[in-house]
Amino acid sequence: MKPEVVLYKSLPDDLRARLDAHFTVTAIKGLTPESVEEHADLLARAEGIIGSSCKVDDALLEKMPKLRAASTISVGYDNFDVDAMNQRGIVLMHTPTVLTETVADTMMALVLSSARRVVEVAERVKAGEWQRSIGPDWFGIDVHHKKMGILGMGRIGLALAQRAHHGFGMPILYNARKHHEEAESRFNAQYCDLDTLLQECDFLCISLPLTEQTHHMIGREQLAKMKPGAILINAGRGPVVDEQALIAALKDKTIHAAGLDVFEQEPLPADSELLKLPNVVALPHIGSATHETRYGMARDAVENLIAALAGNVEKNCVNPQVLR
Ligand SMILES: NC(=O)C1=CN([C@@H]2O[C@H](COP(=O)(O)OP(=O)(O)OC[C@H]3O[C@@H](n4cnc5c(N)ncnc54)[C@H](OP(=O)(O)O)[C@@H]3O)[C@@H](O)[C@H]2O)C=CC1
Ligand SMILES: O=CC(=O)O
Repeated sequence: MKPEVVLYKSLPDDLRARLDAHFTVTAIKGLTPESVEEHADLLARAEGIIGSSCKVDDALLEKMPKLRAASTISVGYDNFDVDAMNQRGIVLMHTPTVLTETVADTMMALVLSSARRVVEVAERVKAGEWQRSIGPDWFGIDVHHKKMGILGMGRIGLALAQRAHHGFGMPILYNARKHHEEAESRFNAQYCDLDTLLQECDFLCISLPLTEQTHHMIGREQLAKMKPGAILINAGRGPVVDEQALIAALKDKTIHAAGLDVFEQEPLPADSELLKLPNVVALPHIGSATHETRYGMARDAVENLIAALAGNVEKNCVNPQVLR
């Protein structure tokens, strides 16, 4: 008998077929309280789950006594209660690496579009406002050779540093929990504490995971330390930045602008103050959203689940120690 697996996100046909070849798969519409109640028997039998963007907490795990592996189609795993999974001996697989370059591209797009006001002026052109040669009220600020500050020098931070250093001649400052030799030797990146990063950089680019330590790591106090001309880019997780403090800082020009791919609440409510500010570029969490990369993530997540349920957690496992 093949192990039962619950799929809570749609997959391309070929990847679904690969999953079906190994498991008895049932697709459900997300892990909402309603779907969890509706599929209680199925969840009680499932040995694996695969999907993304749903909370997997202790209360859900309680309903899944046979669960051995969860595979998320994402690199971030803040939706999962990893401690509860560890206690229950459940492995968590994720999809690092495959999306790194695409997310760094998105961050560079946010840097460029917020500094050069690309979205705002393109909208003015569409609205028929370009009727004579433009003046300073349409100008942006330079990106090249400005100081790039990277908060979180992991896979994505490193790929962003490469673009900024080699493509735009930007000096790189960074903060992480530890020094990163590769960033320092390849891109001459300088490690600094958070206060120095805030005070020195022209762009503060956040590529941090959401954890208890990073929640609201950037708030009113930190924003006040930034240069008035600085631009904040967040493609890590929304709650790393205190959104109300950010709105206030953008309104009173404590900082110049923001480029955001992630928000405290997603989808961003249509009445969010952020959407009323001309100095904000807001994207709908598209960091990894290209056809190629989203396919690669889904493919890796399927392979991760097949490997994990066969007891192989050498690659892409958040908590391999549970099987040791
Ligand atoms: N917008 C989007 O669509 C996407 C968003 N993401 C987000 O980006 C995050 C990063 O991804 P990735 O680069 O692959 O992850 P990595 O684990 O490779 O990098 C994370 C970095 O954050 C640093 N960090 C973690 N906690 C702290 C802390 N308390 N203080 C300072 N630095 C800290 C780590 O420091 P150290 O190196 O010292 O351990 C590391 O440098 C994901 O977790 C996800 O939330 C990812 C993909 C797409
Ligand atoms: O936000 C996306 C991810 O992969 O994490």
